[in-house]
Amino acid sequence: MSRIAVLGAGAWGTALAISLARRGGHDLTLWAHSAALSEQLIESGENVPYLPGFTLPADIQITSDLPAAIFEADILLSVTPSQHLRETIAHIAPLLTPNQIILSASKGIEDKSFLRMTQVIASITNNPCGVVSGPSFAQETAAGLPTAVVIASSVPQVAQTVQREFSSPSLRLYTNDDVTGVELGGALKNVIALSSGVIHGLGLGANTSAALITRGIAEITRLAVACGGRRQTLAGLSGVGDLVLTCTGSLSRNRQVGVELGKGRKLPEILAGMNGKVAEGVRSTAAALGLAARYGVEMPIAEQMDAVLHREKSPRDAIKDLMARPGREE
Ligand SMILES: NC(=O)C1=CN([C@@H]2O[C@H](COP(=O)(O)OP(=O)(O)OC[C@H]3O[C@@H](n4cnc5c(N)ncnc54)[C@H](O)[C@@H]3O)[C@@H](O)[C@H]2O)C=CC1
Ligand SMILES: O=C(CO)COP(=O)(O)O
Repeated sequence: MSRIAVLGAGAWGTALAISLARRGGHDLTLWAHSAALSEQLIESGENVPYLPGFTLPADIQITSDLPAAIFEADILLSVTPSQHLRETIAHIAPLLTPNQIILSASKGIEDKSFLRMTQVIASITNNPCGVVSGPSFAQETAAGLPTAVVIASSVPQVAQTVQREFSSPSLRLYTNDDVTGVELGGALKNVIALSSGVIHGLGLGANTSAALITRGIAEITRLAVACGGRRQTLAGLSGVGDLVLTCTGSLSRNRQVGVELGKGRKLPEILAGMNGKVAEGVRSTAAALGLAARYGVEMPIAEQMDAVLHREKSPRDAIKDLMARPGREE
C-alpha cells in the first residue's frame, strides 16, 4: 500500500482525494491550508466551501498539519493555487526524504519569475517530480465520471508509478516525458478560457467562439514550443483537450470570470464574489506575456485579455482590435 498526501483541499485536491479513495489501495491524507477548513471538513464530512455535494470517504485522513500530512508519504500531490506552491514546498523541504515523489496538479505560472510549478519545486528540492494535467472538472472527477489526464515527468519511473497508482475505472492516465508542454498547456489554456468567456458574455456567436479556440491553441502552442515543449503535446489532453473543456464548459471558473467581464462587470467585483475560489488565468495572463516577451513570441489574444483584465479595456474594443490585425498566413 502506498501512502499519498494530497496538499490542498480546494475543489481539485478534494476531487482527486475522492477519486483515489474510490480506487482504493492507498493510505490517503488530505491537507487543508487552514485549521478552520480542516475542522469544517471533518465535522461536516463534506467540502462545503469548495466542492459541495460530495461525501468525503471516511478513509481520507484530513489535517491542517503539513509535516504530519507528508510524513512517510510516497507521493505528495500538490494542488494548491499556483501562487501558494512555493511557500508550501519550502515549508516541507527540510522534512523531505529523497525518494518522496512530488507532483503538481496546479495550473499556473509563478508571478514575476514566470516559473512553471515543477520548476518552482526543482528550485527548492531535488526530489523526483512530475505534473498531472488535462481536461478535468473537479465536480465530474469527484462524481466518478470517466476522466483522462496526463502524468508527465522527466523520470520515466515516476510517470509509470503515478499511472499505476492513480488509474481506476473512472480515471485514465497517459504518460508523457514533455513536462514543459504538459505544464504550459494546463496553465495557458486558462488565458484562452477567460477570453472564451468574454465572447460568450458579449453575446457573440459560434463562429467567434470557434475562431478564438483555434487561434488560442495556435498561440499557446507557439509559446510552449518556444519554451521547449513539443507541438504534439499541445494537441493532446493538456492542450486541445483542456482548452475545449474550459472554453466550452460552464463549470470553468476562468470562463465564468470571462463571461462576467464580457457582460461589463469589473474584475475586483467579480473576484470578490468568488469566495476564495481561484481563477488562475487572471494572474497567469501577465506571466504568459512575460514568458512571451522573453522568447519573442506573439500572443495577440493574451495581450488583449491582459488589457481587459488589468487596464480597463472594453471587451468590445479588444475584439475589434483582434479583428483589425494585419492579415496573416494560417
Ligand atoms: N477546480 C478544478 O476543476 C481544477 C483545478 N485545477 C487546479 O488546481 C489548483 C487548485 O484549484 P482548486 O482546487 O480548484 O482551488 P479552489 O478554488 O477550489 O480553492 C482554493 C484553495 O486555495 C486554498 N488556499 C488559500 N490560501 C492558501 C495558501 N496560502 N496556501 C495553500 N492553499 C491556500 C484554499 O484553502 C482552497 O483550498 C489550481 O491551480 C487549479 O487551476 C486543476 C484541474 C481542475
Ligand atoms: O482546469 C480545469 C479543468 O481541466 C478547471 O478549470 P477552471 O479553473 O477554469 O475551473
